[in-house]
Amino acid sequence: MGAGCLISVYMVEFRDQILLEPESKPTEVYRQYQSEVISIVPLLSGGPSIYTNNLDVARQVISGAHKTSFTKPEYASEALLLWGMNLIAADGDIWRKHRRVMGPAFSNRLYEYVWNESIRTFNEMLASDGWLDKKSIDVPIVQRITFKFALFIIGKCAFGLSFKWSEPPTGPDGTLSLQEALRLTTDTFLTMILTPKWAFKLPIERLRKAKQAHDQLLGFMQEQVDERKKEIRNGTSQRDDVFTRLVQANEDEESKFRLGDDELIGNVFIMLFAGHETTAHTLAATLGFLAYHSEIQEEVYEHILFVIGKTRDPVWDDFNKLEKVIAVFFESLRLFPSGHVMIREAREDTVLTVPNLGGLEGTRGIPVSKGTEVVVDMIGVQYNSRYFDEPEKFKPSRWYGVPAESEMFTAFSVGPRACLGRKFGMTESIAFLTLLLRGWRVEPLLSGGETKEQWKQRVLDAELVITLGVANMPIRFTRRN
Ligand code: HEM
Repeated sequence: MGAGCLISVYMVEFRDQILLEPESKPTEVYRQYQSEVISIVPLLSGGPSIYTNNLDVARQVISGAHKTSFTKPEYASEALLLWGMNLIAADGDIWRKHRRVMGPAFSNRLYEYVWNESIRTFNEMLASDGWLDKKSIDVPIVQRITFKFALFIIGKCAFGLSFKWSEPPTGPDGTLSLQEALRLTTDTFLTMILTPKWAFKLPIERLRKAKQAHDQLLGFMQEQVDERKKEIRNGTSQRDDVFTRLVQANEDEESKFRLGDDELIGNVFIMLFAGHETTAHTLAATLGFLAYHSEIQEEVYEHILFVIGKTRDPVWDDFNKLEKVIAVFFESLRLFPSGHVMIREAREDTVLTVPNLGGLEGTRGIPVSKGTEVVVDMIGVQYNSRYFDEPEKFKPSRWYGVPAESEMFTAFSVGPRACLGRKFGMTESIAFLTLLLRGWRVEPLLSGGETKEQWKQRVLDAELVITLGVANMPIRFTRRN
């Protein structure tokens, strides 16, 4: 294995080119140059970055292992420190300390709680939004439902907040409800990170509101840490949310491994960033694919009836049996991997082992100098024909019989730094989809004289915000029987 050369591609803006041009296939650039590792050199400014759609290369850079030569770039981590150090921003020993406390919180007991809250929230949504007495409901932007649902579940099951689907955004005295504070905090996430501190003093309504929501929620969380500690120490804690479990796990640690209150809060807040948009986008994409592929939707419907029948609410024990619901969720996430890039930086001069050019068997080493950015292109990985036959096709059957936690499914990343919230996100999604698909047929909501094909092109197109998702998705829900 000798040191090899690296294909360099000169582009004005690489990510725009692969993601946003409707005609470009996600992995075209790798196919064109017959290489799964490419150096992208921006024409206008900045240094080269190495992009890869190969999982073996990905494993070398994202593992987070003790002796790894790669780390999260400082600029990316710093942006995530708004509420305190946390698992996503941390690296090395600090990451291990955070994972030690965070890991035990994500247990089966939590998932059962997430499952039950998802069922409760779904039923509350039907009752509050007037679905119960309608035969058909047109929803011009289905993301309005999926984002609210995902926010509710994070709010309830991660933060331990209790709120109602129909609650008004502000109280009589003008204070924000916790639900509204959480929504605003999520919506203004980037604003809070990118705006300099002094700008919040300016008379700009959007900034004032963002700050108000952030401060109100932070104040609430600080009170809650003390309350939870007291309950745990007195043995009176009855709560099941992640926040309580974190405080509990932290109390159980020897003092040298304990996290500070700000770190506990930082970890709860980071779940908003990591778990809200990602899950909501994937649910919207799943509904879009099922609306278009009505025959697959019918197959999944029959499967749901087979597993839980027509009347009873699904229980947590049903989760693993609902394998076709899991399969459509997996396949939609594969085609729209909402965590679409994982960025790392070489902390020293090193060598990456990469596949040979032109699809030839074997590997070669390429030198990577200190400071070089390496980007695991998750869209490229998920559309790589090395891993999937007909990668551009929506084919949920490729996942039939694959267990929910299998490493064969890689869109939650792989290795020790893979998504900690994978089962959390899947639990709420499978509960939501199971109830929705059992009760309602999902159809494209066509506009004017639009055909189903035109609808597909209009809405199943990628849109990139922080995470990757489909465009605003118009859906008609028609009651079954
Ligand atoms: C469809 C939904 C989701 C997708 C596609 C997703 C994807 C990912 C990916 C790709 C990573 C690795 C990022 C990197 O290494 O740079 C990650 C990490 C993480 N995710 Fe998720 N995620 C989802 C839902 C969630 C949820 C619901 C939560 C929390 C409740 C969550 C919490 C986390 C955390 C804490 C990490 C950092 C793990 C570590 O570094 O040790 N995620 N996620």
